[in-house]
Amino acid sequence: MAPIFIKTVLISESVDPRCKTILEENGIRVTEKQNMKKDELMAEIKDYDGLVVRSATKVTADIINAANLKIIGRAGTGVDNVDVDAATKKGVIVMNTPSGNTISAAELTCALLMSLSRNVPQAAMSMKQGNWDRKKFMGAELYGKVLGIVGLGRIGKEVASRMQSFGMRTIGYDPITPPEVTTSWGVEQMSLEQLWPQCDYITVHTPLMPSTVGLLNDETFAKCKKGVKVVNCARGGIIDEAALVRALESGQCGGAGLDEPPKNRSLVDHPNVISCPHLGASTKEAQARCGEDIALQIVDMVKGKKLVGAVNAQVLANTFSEESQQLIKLGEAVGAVLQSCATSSKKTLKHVKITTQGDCMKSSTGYMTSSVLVGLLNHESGCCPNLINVLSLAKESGITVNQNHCASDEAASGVCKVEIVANGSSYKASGSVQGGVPVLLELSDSVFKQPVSLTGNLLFFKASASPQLLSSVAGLLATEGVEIESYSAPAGRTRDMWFCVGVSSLLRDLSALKPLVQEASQLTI
Ligand SMILES: NC(=O)C1=CN([C@@H]2O[C@H](COP(=O)(O)OP(=O)(O)OC[C@H]3O[C@@H](n4cnc5c(N)ncnc54)[C@H](O)[C@@H]3O)[C@@H](O)[C@H]2O)C=CC1
Ligand SMILES: O=C(O)C(=O)COP(=O)(O)O
Repeated sequence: MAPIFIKTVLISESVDPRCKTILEENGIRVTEKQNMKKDELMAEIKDYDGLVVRSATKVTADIINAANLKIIGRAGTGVDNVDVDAATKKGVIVMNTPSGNTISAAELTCALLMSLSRNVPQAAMSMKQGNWDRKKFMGAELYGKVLGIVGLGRIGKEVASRMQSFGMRTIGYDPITPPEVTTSWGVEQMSLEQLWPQCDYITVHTPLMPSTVGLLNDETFAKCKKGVKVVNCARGGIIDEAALVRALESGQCGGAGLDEPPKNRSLVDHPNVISCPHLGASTKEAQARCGEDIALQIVDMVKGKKLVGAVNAQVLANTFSEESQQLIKLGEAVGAVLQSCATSSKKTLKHVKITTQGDCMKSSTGYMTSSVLVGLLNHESGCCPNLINVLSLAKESGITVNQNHCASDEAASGVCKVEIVANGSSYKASGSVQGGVPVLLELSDSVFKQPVSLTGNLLFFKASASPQLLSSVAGLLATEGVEIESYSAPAGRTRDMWFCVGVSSLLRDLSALKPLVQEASQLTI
């Protein structure tokens, strides 16, 4: 992966001290500042490459856009407090530590299920008030009861195995985890329609997203057994609060355990509700893991070792080898050459087609597409493309992108072919990596006799081959104080061929070449 430089990190919440220590041991300056208001954070964030948060910091689009962050690290699981779309658009990596607090969140869920079955918090409170009320707190065994688990990911799985040890039957639903996988952990999957009426207890373990908002609502509560008890240690909103109040009042819901502060205060005050101030991950062990994990993941990424936990940068996953870095440079350089050819005549890019060839390019198609687009869009005003945001930037600019891979082993080292259409004109280029160096093999049907090394100052021009061409161009460049350092001519002698010269510096004004050539472009790679 191309190096990502992180020199400064702001930790805006209470994160385990190991996080700061690990980052500092690896040469990153760390500032810890908690409880900042939005305005304070917006002012402060400007100075940092990285931000580490838990769930309290709302990393909104305006905070992201006020900063020059390269990474937002979430020492925890849910990233719903981060505007991931805005971060992606800005090319900022969002990273979480998805398994650091799994056990703690699962244990709290089990604690709430047990508390709901035996009224432990209410009974303890009553004792503190000097009462001895055994009748009021009559409970029910968990043994033999049915637990419905909605969301069978990491936490759902851990809850299942723990509650099975109490003799509960565990059923569940998850649109992604396959039923045969959950069967192997003793969870029978079924549709939600089948699940609701069977459950004595329901616990939700999904992320908060449009499809999970209000999963439990008036309609679904009505499908449940009367007196069903529900637990939400995921996010507020998955159980619709107003519907929960109504279900508690009617007795349709027999009790709720909530680990998110309800917006509706009457839920906190309700005698059958046990609410916690978001304690799922608040254990020494979970915090130690999450703090350490996020720091180590950032350090590994900065050192170009591996990328773990990135939620919006899958494209970077295969970019850690020396070979992939060379291919990324190739893609960016080919894109930049085409961009300079097309924009020399002020053309607007409309279509891009990228074809990778050869077995060694097979796993690189994703990042090759993005790196070509980075090269193509790099000079667009107001646009800072990188591998993370470039696809969305291209989409926003109305550019259609096609990518495909063709297994042909015509070129053992792999070839990247790119065709762009700008204002109806088409430009094509193909390149490959030779001896560790990105080279251009072909530009719009001109196949270079010697591949053009894609580095330094390059001047491309389209002209008809003639014995005087090079000397005339050299003479003109010399009058501008520019020396020719290399020369690549196309094979064949048809009209309108592309030539390339490596030059000591770029021409101040390309139009100086006008008398000699039909088109010209120049760039520094
Ligand atoms: N209370 C706390 O302190 C903590 C809360 N959490 C919350 O718990 C959530 C789950 O965490 P993990 O289990 O680690 O995540 P996970 O990603 O391992 O599992 C989530 C599961 O939900 C499933 N899912 C998605 N949409 C669904 C739908 N419409 N219906 C049913 N299932 C659906 C996914 O397929 C996935 O298997 C997190 O998103 C976070 O919000 C996580 C850690 C601590
Ligand atoms: O990891 C999660 O998703 C959590 O909800 C934990 O949040 P916290 O780190 O305790 O603010």
